[in-house]
Amino acid sequence: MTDAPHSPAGDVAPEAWSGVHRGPLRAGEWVRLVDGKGRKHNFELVPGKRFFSNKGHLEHDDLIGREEGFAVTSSVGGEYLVFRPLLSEFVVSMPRGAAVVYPKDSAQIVAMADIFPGAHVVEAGVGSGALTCSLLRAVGPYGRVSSYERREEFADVARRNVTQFFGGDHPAWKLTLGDLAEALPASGERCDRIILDMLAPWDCLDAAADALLPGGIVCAYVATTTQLSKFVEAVRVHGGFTEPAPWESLVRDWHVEGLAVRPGHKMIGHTAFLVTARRMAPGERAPLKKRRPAPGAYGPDYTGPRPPGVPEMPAED
Ligand SMILES: C[S@@+](CC[C@H](N)C(=O)[O-])C[C@H]1O[C@@H](n2cnc3c(N)ncnc32)[C@H](O)[C@@H]1O
Repeated sequence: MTDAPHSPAGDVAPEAWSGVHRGPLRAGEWVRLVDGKGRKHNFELVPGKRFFSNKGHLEHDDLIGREEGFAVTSSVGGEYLVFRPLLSEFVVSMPRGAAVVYPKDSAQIVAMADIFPGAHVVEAGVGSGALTCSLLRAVGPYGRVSSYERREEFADVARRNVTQFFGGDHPAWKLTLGDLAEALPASGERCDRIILDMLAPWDCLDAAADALLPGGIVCAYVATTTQLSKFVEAVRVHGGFTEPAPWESLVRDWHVEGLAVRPGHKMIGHTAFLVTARRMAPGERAPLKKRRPAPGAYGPDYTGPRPPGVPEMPAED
C-alpha cells in the first residue's frame, strides 16, 4: 500500500546490500562476550586492541577471523562465549542519547503496527536509533524508513548506532533533522505507517493524519498514563481515525530446573504503553464507539481533549 514505487532512500542500491552478518568476525564489527555468571561485555573489534575485565585480558586479534560461537580463555583463565550480538542485545548495550524502545516493545510495534517488507514508515523521534533498526529490518532494503529527530546530538548518536549495527548505510533509511510537526508536511511524504515515540505525540497528530495513506496506521509509544489519556482522546477528537486501541506488554522469564519450574524473580515491570489507530479515507468518519463514559471520566477535573458528543460529567460523590 505504498503511494508510488520509489527509489531507495539511501546511497546504497538495495540489490547491492545484504545486511547480513555471517562468516568470520571482522575488524569493526561488534562482539558480545558472556562469562560463566552471565555477565555480558559488548565491544567493537579493533586490530591490536586488548579487552580487559576482572578476569584478565584478551587480544582482539585472537577473535578477529574466527567463526562466531566459540569459547575463549582470558590471560588468567576466565572463560567467555563469543557471538555477534543479536539486534535485541545490541540495542540495550549501544551508546544512548535518549531512552530506547525496548526489544519487547519493538516486537509489538512491528507486529501490531503491521510493518511489512517494502512499507514506507515514518518515525519520530529517532532518539538513539533502537526502534529504527527493527523498522529497517522489517521493511527490508526495498522499503523506506523516514526518521525525524529535532535534536542534532541525538540524530548523530542514532546515525552511528544504525550504521554500526548494519555495518554501513542502510539503503532504506533517511534521517531528517527537524520537528515532525513541521518537517513532515514540508517534505510532502506519504506513508503506510507512522510511529510516534516522543513526549507530546498529540502535537504531531495532524501532520501524521495528513501524511498517512487511507488504511495506514498511527502507533504511539508513551511512558505515562496521562500521556496515554491525552493521545487517545486527541485521536478521537481528530475524527479521521478508527477507535484507538491502547495496550502494554509484560514479559516474564522462567526458571526451569528439574522440578523447580517457576517465574523468574526479575522482570521489567513497565516500559511504556502502545496505542494504534487506522486512518480513514479522506472525508470519512469512523462511527463513534457507543460507550457510556465511566463515572467521573470527563468530570470537572478532566482537562484533556473531549471526544465529540461527550458532555462534562459530574464528579463522583
Ligand atoms: C524517547 S526518544 C526516542 C527513542 C527511539 N525511538 C529509540 O528507540 O531509540 C524521543 C526522541 O524524540 C525526539 N522528539 C520529541 N519530539 C519530537 C518532534 N516533535 N519531532 C522530532 N523529534 C522529536 C526527542 O528529541 C528524542 O530524541
